[in-house]
Amino acid sequence: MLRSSARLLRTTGALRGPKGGKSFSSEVLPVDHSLPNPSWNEDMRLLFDQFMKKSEDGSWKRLPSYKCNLTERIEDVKIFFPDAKLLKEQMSQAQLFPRSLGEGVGFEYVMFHNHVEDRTVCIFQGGPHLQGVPGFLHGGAIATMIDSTLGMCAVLTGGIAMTANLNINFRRPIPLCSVVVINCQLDRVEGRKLFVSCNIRSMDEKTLYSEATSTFVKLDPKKKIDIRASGAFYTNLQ
Ligand SMILES: CCCCCC/C=C\CCCCCCCC(=O)SCCNC(=O)CCNC(=O)[C@H](O)C(C)(C)COP(=O)(O)OP(=O)(O)OC[C@H]1O[C@@H](n2cnc3c(N)ncnc32)[C@H](O)[C@@H]1OP(=O)(O)O
Repeated sequence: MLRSSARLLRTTGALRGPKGGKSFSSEVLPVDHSLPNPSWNEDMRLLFDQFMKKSEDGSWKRLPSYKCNLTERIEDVKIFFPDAKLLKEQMSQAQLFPRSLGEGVGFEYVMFHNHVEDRTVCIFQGGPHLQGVPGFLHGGAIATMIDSTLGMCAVLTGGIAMTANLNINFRRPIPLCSVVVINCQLDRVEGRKLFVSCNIRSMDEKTLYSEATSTFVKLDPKKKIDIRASGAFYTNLQ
């Protein structure tokens, strides 16, 4: 468990440079987007400081976050790809979707993970370019952050996995530019299936905005993802 978490911290860029393996000192440092920036409002900073305080005893860990593309994670996922070289070429422009919008206008967030409790918390400020109904966040933007936080929770506790199923109940609309807290936990593991759930609440915890449950399936190392096909597929190739 701890080993897979350490590996993911490495894959998310915490322990190695953007080309993998090289030390940060020999090249330009990648920007860690889960640290405060001028677009973060007072609420976001307050919650960030609270969780950083909770992290002092080591129970919670802030998860660094980069706009990295898949080539940076290649060491950890290449066993699933029959042609890792082709993957590297095709994915050279790839960026993590929630980090692909400009600072402050899209997804501003920071995640913290608790290895003992198998929980992940995301502090999320949804910017003006995520509008759906006027004044409120788009449901797809909410689903993106739910999937991302549940995904981190599943992967950090279980290893490389993908979302197989995601059920969301949108209970209240989330005001644009407000700060909400996504609380995720691993509920149970059955074979390769990781059952995770979460809720989204307001900062004061009084408003329940959304609830979700999801099944992640750990990838089967016997199956390979073939990106040569026009629609990539994942099957027994060997
Ligand atoms: C290459 C991955 C890199 C990951 C790097 C991670 C790094 C950082 C994490 C960041 C967080 C990101 C979060 C975002 C996550 C996503 O959005 S992923 C994108 C959306 N998901 C997909 O595109 C997945 C598409 N589906 C598949 O590829 C496959 O169906 C599968 C991989 C989900 C499962 O395929 P397979 O391994 O062949 O499983 P099976 O053998 O068929 O089944 C195994 C068990 O799982 C059960 N199951 C399968 N599908 C579902 C489902 N949809 N719902 C519920 N359960 C399902 C199936 O019944 C089997 O159960 P039993 O063992 O029989 O009990």
